[in-house]
Amino acid sequence: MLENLKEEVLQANLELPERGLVTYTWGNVSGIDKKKGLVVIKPSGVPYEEMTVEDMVVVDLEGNKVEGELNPSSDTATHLVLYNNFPKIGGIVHTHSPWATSWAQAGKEIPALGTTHADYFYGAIPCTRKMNKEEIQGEYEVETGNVIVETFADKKASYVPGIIVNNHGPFSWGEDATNAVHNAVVMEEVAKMAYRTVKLTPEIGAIDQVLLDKHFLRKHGEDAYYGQG
Ligand SMILES: O=C(CO)[C@@H](O)[C@H](O)COP(=O)(O)O
Repeated sequence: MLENLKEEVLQANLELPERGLVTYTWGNVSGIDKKKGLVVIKPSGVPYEEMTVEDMVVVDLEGNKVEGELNPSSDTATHLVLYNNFPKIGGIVHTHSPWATSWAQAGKEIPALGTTHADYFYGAIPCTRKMNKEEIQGEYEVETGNVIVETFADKKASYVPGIIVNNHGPFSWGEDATNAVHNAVVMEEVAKMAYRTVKLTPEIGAIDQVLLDKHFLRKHGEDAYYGQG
């Protein structure tokens, strides 16, 4: 069942260390079969160099394991909150990539400072608020998803296919697992560029709206919307 999706999700997970986005077993990628309402996700704690397609875990949208011998990623509940709230998303990535995670630890959004950013993210990549004690001590991974959804309440989640979770790290998404990894790689690159740009010119302002529009909308069009509803 879902053999093609399992292979795509495996390759997407293997691309994370290839692109320098993860160390050890950090990070995870999932993909969804919307017709079946099933999600394929990386197994928890398995070294990428040992990972095989048979290791992929299948869960339903309530988090029940449907297929697979291993435990699903520890972040599975966060992925499921996003799939349940952003129905157009086809794939999700979570990493601790160092540049994006540095902005997350600082609690600062990644500003849109150039056309590289504008080609993929229609504005700043937001940072969630800090989670409170009850959220942290409660169903932490579910609450992590909830603060992401809360942050996008007034934004279009595909116009900005990613976010950084305060004190934690980046989540990105896309039309499928492969596209989600592409957006994760670009987020890490623009996080690095933004840090250096701000160091060079602390007073730098965001990219002009006309240039942001030109680059994002020529690539994605007005209907690029994975958001809620
Ligand atoms: O965010 C975290 C831990 O803070 C995760 O990224 C883990 O580092 C990876 O966990 P598994 O996917 O292997 O369960």
